[in-house]
Amino acid sequence: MTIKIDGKALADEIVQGVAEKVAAFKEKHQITPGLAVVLVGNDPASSVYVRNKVKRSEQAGLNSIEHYLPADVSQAELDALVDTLNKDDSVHGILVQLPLPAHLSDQRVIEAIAPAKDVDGFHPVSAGRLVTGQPALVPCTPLGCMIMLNRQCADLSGKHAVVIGRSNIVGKPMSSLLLQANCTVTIVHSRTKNIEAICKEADILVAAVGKPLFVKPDWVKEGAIVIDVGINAVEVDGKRKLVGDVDYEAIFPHASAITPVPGGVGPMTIACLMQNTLTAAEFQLADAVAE
Ligand SMILES: NC(=O)C1=CN([C@@H]2O[C@H](COP(=O)(O)OP(=O)(O)OC[C@H]3O[C@@H](n4cnc5c(N)ncnc54)[C@H](OP(=O)(O)O)[C@@H]3O)[C@@H](O)[C@H]2O)C=CC1
Ligand SMILES: Nc1nc(=O)c2c([nH]1)NC[C@@H]1CN(c3ccc(C(=O)N[C@@H](CCC(=O)O)C(=O)O)cc3)C=[N+]21
Repeated sequence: MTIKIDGKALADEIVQGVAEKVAAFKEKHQITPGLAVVLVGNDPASSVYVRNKVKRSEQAGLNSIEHYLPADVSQAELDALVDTLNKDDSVHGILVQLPLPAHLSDQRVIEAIAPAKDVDGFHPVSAGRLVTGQPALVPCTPLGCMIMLNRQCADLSGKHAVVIGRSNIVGKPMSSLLLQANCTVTIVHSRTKNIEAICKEADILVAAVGKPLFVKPDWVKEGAIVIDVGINAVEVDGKRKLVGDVDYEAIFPHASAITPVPGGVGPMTIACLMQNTLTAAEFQLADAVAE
């Protein structure tokens, strides 16, 4: 029997756990961890995402601060806001929704965020810490995928994991985490030859491509665990619908466990953002005490 991995239910559980720890943190330090979310422009998909974060922050007992900037904001104005948030002691985590409009630089903003407040884990300092195995703020999506995998599989050691995609946001950090869990990791991308054959070798297949129904049933080994990171909006019978990178219906009978879209990796990403905000607040407090 194939297991449908319920990301929504697991996210509920994680946020509940964060809420308990946040309550203890508040009690002990009289500080409420704060998450600042910056949204440039009014892309409807991003607005949904920001709304979900606000809702989850409330459940977790975190302070959520939203900054909405117009689509034509200058780089200097955005830099100035990030600088203010870096210096604001009530803000423990900063997330600038990406991608930014074309006239702004994603990389410049990522590097402007103080590493201690980098709850996305996208700063080069965070990325470096992750690959070198030091305590780090780990990107939320790969972190959520690992929590699901650990639940599904008692020992990941020696498993062959194939990650489709090599972005700094998903594919690369995902590969680092799988390697740390003693998997044998293969990363495939747009220049890979024989991608189907490589995917078919996978005990664990993680798809982070951004192409609807990219992974076909005959690419999946019987009994593999399939994690679908993709979130693609498509029109079906004139209606907007979210689909992953994996042909879920067709692959379901071949997998031992599989994540749906929606209700899989997406909710786990937000739950991990809550967890990272608490972790960042704890790190910042420990550093302040050490100074
Ligand atoms: N569930 C969640 O919480 C989140 C979901 N997402 C979703 O995950 C997906 C991936 O996101 P992200 O990593 O940011 O996307 P990117 O576009 O940055 O990266 C996509 C990767 O897929 C590879 N790729 C593209 N086409 C092919 C192909 N034909 N064959 C093999 N590989 C290919 C690219 O290869 P190359 O490097 O060679 O170009 C690239 O490495 C998207 O659908 C996004 O919406 C993203 C973040 C969070
Ligand atoms: N700085 C930054 N950090 C990010 O982590 C980041 C980002 N920018 N830009 C966009 C992507 C995408 N992303 C999603 C997270 C959760 C859902 C999510 O909760 N999805 C729900 C459905 C939501 C809906 O109904 O639209 C689900 O899959 O069930 C979706 C997408 C985070 N990203």
